[in-house]
Amino acid sequence: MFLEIKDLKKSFGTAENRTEVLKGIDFSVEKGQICVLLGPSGSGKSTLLNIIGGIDQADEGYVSINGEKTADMKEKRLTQYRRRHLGYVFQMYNLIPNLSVRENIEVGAYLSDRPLELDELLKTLGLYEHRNKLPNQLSGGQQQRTAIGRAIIKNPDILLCDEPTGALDYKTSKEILCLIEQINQKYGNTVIMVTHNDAIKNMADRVVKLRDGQIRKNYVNETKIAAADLEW
Ligand SMILES: Nc1ncnc2c1ncn2[C@@H]1O[C@H](COP(=O)(O)OP(=O)(O)OP(=O)(O)O)[C@@H](O)[C@H]1O
Repeated sequence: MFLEIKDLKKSFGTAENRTEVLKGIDFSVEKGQICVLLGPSGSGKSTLLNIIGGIDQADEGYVSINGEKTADMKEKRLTQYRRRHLGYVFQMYNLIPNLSVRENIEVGAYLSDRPLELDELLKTLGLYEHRNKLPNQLSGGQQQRTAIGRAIIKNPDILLCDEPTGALDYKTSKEILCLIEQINQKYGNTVIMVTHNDAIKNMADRVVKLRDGQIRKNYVNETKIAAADLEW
């Protein structure tokens, strides 16, 4: 299995303020699949994503990528892992305001020794004609496309998306989901997408539902549909 998460536990705080946020999470994702992670606010989705992303550490259990446990990686190897193998897309786009679309995406390319070709990616993203604009000259959807470009240009094995459509309207959300699907099909990156939106599970290969730090559902979606056909 490409990405394996085994008996993952995580608490925050100490003594009487201690909260167990992840209470033993187990699931796996195959290479090139889209996994949608659902759950109510506070169920532990972002904490789980941060541990997969090597930003935070589990108290118990492990995350393993291609048979290598992230907890066993030394600091240098972990930095390499984050840089080469992971792309991160957030709800807020976090673009650099005084850099153009092209330059914001190029920032991601410097982190890789096998970046994608920039002009071709700009065209895939539908941003080629906007490439010289600054973020404040773009719509929310265009800003999120730029953020996806920055994450994807290094051609990461895994694209982690934390509420990528959280700040967008219906039509733009669907465009962004279509783009994530297109990128997954074109470049073969495994996608882990956290969302509150239950409808998005229908475009996933695997669906994982969390509640109170535990897995409530974990199944292969046999009736996957195209992002363009999602409705909510
Ligand atoms: N660094 C931290 N220190 C203390 N508590 C934290 C920390 N990070 C998260 N928590 C707590 O862990 C719980 C789960 O948070 P998390 O952000 O993982 O949930 P979530 O499912 O992503 O929620 P949301 O959908 O609202 O983003 C929450 O109760 C939160 O307050």
